Amino acid sequence: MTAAPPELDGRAAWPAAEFTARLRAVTATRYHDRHPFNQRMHRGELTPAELRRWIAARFHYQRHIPVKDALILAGLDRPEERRAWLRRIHDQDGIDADPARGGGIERWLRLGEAAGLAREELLDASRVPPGVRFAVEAYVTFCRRRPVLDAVAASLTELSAPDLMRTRIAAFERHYPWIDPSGLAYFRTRVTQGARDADQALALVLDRARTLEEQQRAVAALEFKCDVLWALLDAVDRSGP
Ligand SMILES: O=C(O)c1cc(C(=O)O)c2c(n1)C(=O)C(=O)c1cc(C(=O)O)[nH]c1-2
Repeated sequence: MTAAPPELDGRAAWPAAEFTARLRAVTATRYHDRHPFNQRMHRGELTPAELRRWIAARFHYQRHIPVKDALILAGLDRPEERRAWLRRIHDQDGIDADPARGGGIERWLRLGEAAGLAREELLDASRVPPGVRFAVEAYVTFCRRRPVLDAVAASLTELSAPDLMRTRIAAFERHYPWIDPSGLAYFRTRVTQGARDADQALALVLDRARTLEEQQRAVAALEFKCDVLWALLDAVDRSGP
């Protein structure tokens, strides 16, 4: 008798609680808050040049988030899911053309200005290290090519983002007073937006990942995303004095 192929061997999907715990375990152990560069940021050890390099690199990530969210949007076939996901693009790009009410991208440009970076320097991407470009490109391409379940699961790093935002705000206020506090508006907004986005994405993943194979793919997608964020910080860490 030949053994049944793995997908037919009757292995049951994990119960929702176990699946959720496995997803949370990925960010608990592999999220970029543990990266040495991030740890140095929190301890107040970054030079102004390093902090500016990080801001420029992260702007490159940030400006691609609405692009990958548009790719996810195209894969969602239910109106209520599209409506909810569309809000992410509004959050980043702003809901109208009024710069005073700009979205996350505008707030990130203001963070750059508060840290002494001209917005042109962020917009022309001249300060972005090659490794950062590769990491961001990898994330966008993943969301373009993979099933929508994988792309949504990859966004679940945001399960850990609100805690990181709180720590980061405190660290900036304490250790980097040369950055005007008004520049921290981006992070303040993300505490609530990130929590809402993570809840919404988790519900979607729990709903769509019905088989063990789908659940394992979701966990792998989240691991991949942690690698993207880690590689991004590696590149920032190693790309200059
Ligand atoms: O500053 C951060 O550490 C951080 C991390 C992440 C993340 O976990 O990918 C996001 C953000 N910020 C963020 O601001 C953001 O809008 C965002 C969207 C996404 C995503 O994958 O959909 N991640 C993140």
